[in-house]
Amino acid sequence: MPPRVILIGPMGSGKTTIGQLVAARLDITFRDTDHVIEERSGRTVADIFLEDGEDAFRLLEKAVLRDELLSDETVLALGGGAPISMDAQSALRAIASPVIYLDISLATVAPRIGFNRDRPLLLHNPRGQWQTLMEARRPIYESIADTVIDVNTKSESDIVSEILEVIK
Ligand SMILES: Nc1ncnc2c1ncn2[C@@H]1O[C@H](COP(=O)(O)OP(=O)(O)O)[C@@H](O)[C@H]1O
Ligand SMILES: O=C(O)C1=C[C@@H](OP(=O)(O)O)[C@@H](O)[C@H](O)C1
Ligand SMILES: [Mg+2]
Repeated sequence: MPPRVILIGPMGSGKTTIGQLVAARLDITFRDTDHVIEERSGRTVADIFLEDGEDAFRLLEKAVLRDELLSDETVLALGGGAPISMDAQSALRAIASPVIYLDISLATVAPRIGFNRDRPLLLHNPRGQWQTLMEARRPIYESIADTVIDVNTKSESDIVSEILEVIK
């Protein structure tokens, strides 16, 4: 059996935060590809990028995603880049779990993604980098998602309620 729900979207859209709240409401396990990568490797995402580079991180992420898509009754939050590879896109289109895209504008996300050691892709010129990634990835997020939730101007609890409504 696959995850109960899968959250995708760009860095700072709230996948990790909202996913934890949804899992608590459903009283099921929360999983996050970044957390699993950190548990397995014993290193932070930032350290993996710094020491081994992005390609090495993506290999770990691919293996973690493959395993987590087999997990039963979890709320699964993906890192922003996890759905982008062709393999990930195919797997996420094929899976029975609802895939929800948390859509957010640069204006809303900007205060969340300032200089931030935890997001190595946004270390320099965070807003410019975020926008460049989003332009490339938005069509992929849209093409994978079963549901798009515009999270701009919404509180965490509003977004949680919308997700619970979508998956009930
Ligand atoms: N609806 C919201 N309103 C205000 N702040 C939020 C909301 N959702 C998430 N945040 C904040 O935005 C930041 C990024 O959230 P996070 O869950 O780490 O995003 P992601 O996992 O998508 O990168 C966190 O500081 C979180 O508290
Ligand atoms: O968008 C990306 O490529 C990334 C997103 C991050 O996760 P969040 O989207 O949870 O911030 C994390 O996986 C890594 O820094 C790379
Ligand atoms: Mg996250």
